[in-house]
Amino acid sequence: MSALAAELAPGWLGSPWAQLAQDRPQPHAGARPGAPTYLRVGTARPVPGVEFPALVPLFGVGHLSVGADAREPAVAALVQGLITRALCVLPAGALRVLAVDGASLGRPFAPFSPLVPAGLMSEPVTDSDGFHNVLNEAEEQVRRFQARTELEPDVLLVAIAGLPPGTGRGDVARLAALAHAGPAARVHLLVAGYPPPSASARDDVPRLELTTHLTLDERPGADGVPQFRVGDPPREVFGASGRGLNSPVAAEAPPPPDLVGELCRRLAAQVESDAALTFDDVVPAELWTESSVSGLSTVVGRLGRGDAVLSLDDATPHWLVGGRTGSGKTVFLLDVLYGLAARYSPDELALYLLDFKEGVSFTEFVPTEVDPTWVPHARTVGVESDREYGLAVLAELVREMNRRAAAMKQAGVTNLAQLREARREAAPIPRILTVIDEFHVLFQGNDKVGERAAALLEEIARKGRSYGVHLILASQSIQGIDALIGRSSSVFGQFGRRIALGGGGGVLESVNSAADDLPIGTAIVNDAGGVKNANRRVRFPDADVHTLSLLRHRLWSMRTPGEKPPAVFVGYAEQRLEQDPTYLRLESSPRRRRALLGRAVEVGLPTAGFEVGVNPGSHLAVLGTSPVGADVLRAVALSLAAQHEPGSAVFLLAALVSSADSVVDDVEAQLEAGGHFHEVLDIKGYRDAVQRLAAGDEPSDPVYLFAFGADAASSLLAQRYPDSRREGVDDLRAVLRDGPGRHVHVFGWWRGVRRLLEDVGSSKAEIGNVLSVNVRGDDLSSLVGSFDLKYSPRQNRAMYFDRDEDRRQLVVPFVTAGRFDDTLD
Ligand SMILES: Nc1ncnc2c1ncn2[C@@H]1O[C@H](COP(=O)(O)OP(=O)(O)OP(=O)(O)O)[C@@H](O)[C@H]1O
Repeated sequence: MSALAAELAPGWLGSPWAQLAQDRPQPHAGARPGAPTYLRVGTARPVPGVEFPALVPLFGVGHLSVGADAREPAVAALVQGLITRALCVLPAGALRVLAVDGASLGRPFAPFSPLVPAGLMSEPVTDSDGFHNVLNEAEEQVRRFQARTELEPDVLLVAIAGLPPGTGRGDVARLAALAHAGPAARVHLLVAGYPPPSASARDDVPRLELTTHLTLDERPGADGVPQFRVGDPPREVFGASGRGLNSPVAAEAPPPPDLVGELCRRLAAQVESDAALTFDDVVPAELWTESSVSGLSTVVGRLGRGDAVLSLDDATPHWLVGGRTGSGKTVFLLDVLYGLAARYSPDELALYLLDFKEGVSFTEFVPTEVDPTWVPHARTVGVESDREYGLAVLAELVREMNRRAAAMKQAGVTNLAQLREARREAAPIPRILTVIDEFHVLFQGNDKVGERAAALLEEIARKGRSYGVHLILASQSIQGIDALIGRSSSVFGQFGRRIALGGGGGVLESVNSAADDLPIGTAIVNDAGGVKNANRRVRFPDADVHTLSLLRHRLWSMRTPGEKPPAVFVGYAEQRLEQDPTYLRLESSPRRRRALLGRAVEVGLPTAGFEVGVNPGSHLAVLGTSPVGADVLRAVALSLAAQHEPGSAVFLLAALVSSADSVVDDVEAQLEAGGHFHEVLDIKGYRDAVQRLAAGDEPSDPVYLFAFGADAASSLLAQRYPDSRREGVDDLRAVLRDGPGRHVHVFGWWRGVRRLLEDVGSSKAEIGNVLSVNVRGDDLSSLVGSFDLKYSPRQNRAMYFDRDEDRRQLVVPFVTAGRFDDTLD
């Protein structure tokens, strides 16, 4: 019998510990995953003085259960012994242990703890929530196997040292189902304390199929060593009686802790070095082969020895990612995004990318001067975005969900898959993934923008899964996330999947410290809202610029010809009139004329401006000390000039302050070159022009009066004319009132609100358009009244007020080169 046992279970499978302790544990020896494997459970002693190893089959065959739980030392030793033998004989990393211990708080698993960070064993769970997660994970492996998405999985050993309190019938039924279906998918059970002692579960406790059952004798053998009875193994019998092995089996001592410790450390080290990861590992050889009908899935790196596959689907529609700065968050997001972009074509996946921090996160997706390629899935990319831009993107997503909802109703279908089927011939309906890096910035300030952002995010988080709209929110700021989780837990309730990189424990439960000292390149993935027992540790590769760029070129070359690049918003970029698509398309005699001011901070950066026509109020006041004020008047002048045949309008340029001189010269030169009527006025000329325009009959052609530094003429306008009782301001007010009807328009840059009010008095209501470059919201209230004016000036931004439509809009003003820093002057 001993000779047979040595053949069936050589070395670490069957030798006693005393013999093995001489060897250094050598992982990798012996068994093949999937093949039948026999393991020693103790020493059979049929009659005094006769003994041989007692072996039972486990991997490749079935399961093992023991009547008593691991509070019995012999049972604890058995659990430890079997795990140790299994770890030693299967290839390094080919075995993962899911540890459950409702009996002794995980003590039998303690010597194996070095396996946990390497992903080879889960942190032991002790309660029924944790147990459910374990069952979920084991069932998931069976499902993947049955769906043929994973044919050669790693061996999964569900090691239960005792069922947790509260284990109910449903749980036991799930265990029984796993016993039935597990072995084919390499899921094996080692269950101590089965059947469970609790009365409720004991009623018709199902038998575990394919299981060798051991019972612990009440009394030890004559030498005091506890003894087991071993039932018949699956599909085999020990003897004709069918009552199991006809011999008591003396329990083994536990494996020596040093041996176990060393084995586990070696395994962990070997697994991590075997699995050196590069970016190429997360990219499939063939691009764009997947369908996103039921969700998005990509390899982000490794989990133990296997691929770490993460999905955005009905079960985990949105992810919350945390990590301190420098923890590799950007790299992780690049792995995910490029991994997805490589698997799904732009018909299957569209990307909306938003970044609120100073940095380069998403520049890899957009064309630059050096590299004109882009990732064809990217629809909008915001780099160093404004919160208002973020809001606009969220609003756009909600609109898209509404469009999809309407389309579903119209097509009479109830889900995205059916809609895609029904609309096969029409434009594709890709899943939309929105990634917001440093999303907490959206909520800073506790103002209207933050409130609205929270409401929109909540709506997307709640309804997104039904319409194929997914969110990945990333943040480095634990406080930010904390505050939010506190404030709007309903939002984060939708984010069951938490991913924590180093220092990103804010996305996990507060008692879950797994992310506190994670090395770079690793992350905790937790699909149970961050609870302690659901941690999985994955490793992700570094994304080097060269490899990324090769992949981007490949993806770009596969795009549909003529496809537009993504709408890019770069927060710090200056905007030039000369590069504005709307400006470039202006016609010389349009039906309506528009004055262009800048680009609105909205999706697609639409050109901001207003109509210049006979409607009352068709004037503009630009406010603030910044010389950007002059630039904006320049943009208005040149955009209007582009909408006139030469000689069909008169441009009056009042150069009233020296800081605007160079801009006035430039405008003059361009009007000259374009053959437009124009005149440059000094301060007196300005007053005369105002007087003339107020008195004049209807001029045949439009007259545009530009006042560069209008406040400089305030005192002069306040004086009476030498030969009349009227003052200049009376005429200015008359022009504001009656001008538009006669095609006379005033575009003035006042450096302060007070001067403007002195100039225009009650005619302030006649100025329909106001652009504040660097005047605070409070100071504007006397001019624009009812608006919510919590606005403080920002570099490279201006706030436009359209008083007719009672609307305000944040814009990036058109400036001349190099003005960036001047906005706040
Ligand atoms: N898997 C990895 N293996 C090796 N190095 C990595 C890995 N992931 C990231 N790094 C390196 O770590 C550094 C920081 O990464 P990354 O820029 O992604 O951090 P971050 O969390 O986005 O930081 P920040 O928020 O400050 O931008 C980079 O130099 C990157 O190359």
